[in-house]
Amino acid sequence: MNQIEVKARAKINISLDVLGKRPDGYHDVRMVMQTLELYDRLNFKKIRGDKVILKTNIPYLPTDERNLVNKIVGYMKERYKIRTGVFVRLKKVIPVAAGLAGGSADAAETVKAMNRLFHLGLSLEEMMEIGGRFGADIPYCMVGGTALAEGIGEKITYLPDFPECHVVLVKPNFGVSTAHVFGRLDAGALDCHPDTEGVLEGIRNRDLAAIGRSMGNVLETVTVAEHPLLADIKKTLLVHGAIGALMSGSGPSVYGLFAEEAAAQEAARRIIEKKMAKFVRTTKIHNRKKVGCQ
Ligand SMILES: C[C@](O)(CO)[C@H](O)COP(=O)(O)OP(=O)(O)OC[C@H]1O[C@@H](n2ccc(N)nc2=O)[C@H](O)[C@@H]1O
Ligand SMILES: Nc1ncnc2c1ncn2[C@@H]1O[C@H](COP(=O)(O)OP(=O)(O)OP(=O)(O)O)[C@@H](O)[C@H]1O
Repeated sequence: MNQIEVKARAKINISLDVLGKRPDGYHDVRMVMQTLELYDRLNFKKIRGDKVILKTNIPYLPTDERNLVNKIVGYMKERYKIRTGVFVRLKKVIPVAAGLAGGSADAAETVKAMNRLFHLGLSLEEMMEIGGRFGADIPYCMVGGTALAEGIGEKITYLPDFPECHVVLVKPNFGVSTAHVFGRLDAGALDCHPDTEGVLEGIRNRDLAAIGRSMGNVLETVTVAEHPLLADIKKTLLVHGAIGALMSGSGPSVYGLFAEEAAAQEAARRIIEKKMAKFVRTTKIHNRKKVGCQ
């Protein structure tokens, strides 16, 4: 096998709680994560020589070691003494710096692709350990589906599948730095907590309305305060029938959950009409494939 093509899926946070700051500057979190059907596409190819070459469709995205894909291929080549060159074509669809873990998803798939391409025989745990060195969201992205993420995000507990629904995803026309948002959170109150238990109960009961009532993201206290447009987008989604609407990660992406596709499309249409964002997509949640029914 000289070539592999993979999909790297976006995630949303259904619940995001920050429990406290750790001595290393990172934060202990408790998050309910969910993958979406929206994905980047990556193609890995063995090439002659010893170089790592990355090409992408986004002109402003770095393709050298600042890109997680390039960085991880380089790291794994060195760690496993791989003397073959690797060419990667990355087709980005997931918006960058959006709170959708686009870079983390690419990174997770890169670790898995290198494992397959070079027959490294790594276990999932070993790959999650490697991913975790490069970002807190990467271990989750390696398993995807519906999961609870704790620690700094690396302790993963699988959850039952999320109920079927439609998602309207809105990425306003600016990016947000995750480090900045966590930094601002420290200066404010850490005593505000979303109802993660309610979300977990809603997932167990496959009750979208209960999930909608309980979903929450403590990082909204920072990002929505800095960008009131996000509150307007959430309101528009809710007015047009969203069962729940929330910011994902540190933002600025906001999403709405809908039971009916027609309502989702109408809400998306309204947001485009109001020129609230250029990136507006209707998509669906994507549950983890069960072994034996790929
Ligand atoms: C906000 C979320 O996207 C929610 O899923 C994640 O917690 C962030 O995950 P990520 O982007 O993979 O984060 P990293 O690249 O590891 O860290 C970026 C920055 O976010 C802050 N950070 C991140 C995760 C965490 N548990 N505590 C933190 O304080 C740190 O300042 C860090 O320098
Ligand atoms: N493959 C990649 N795709 C996107 N961004 C990347 C990639 N590699 C490195 N980056 C850098 O990472 C930064 C964050 O991008 P990313 O799209 O992963 O953010 P995010 O969606 O907010 O992630 P998260 O939700 O995990 O915090 C960008 O500034 C970008 O330059």
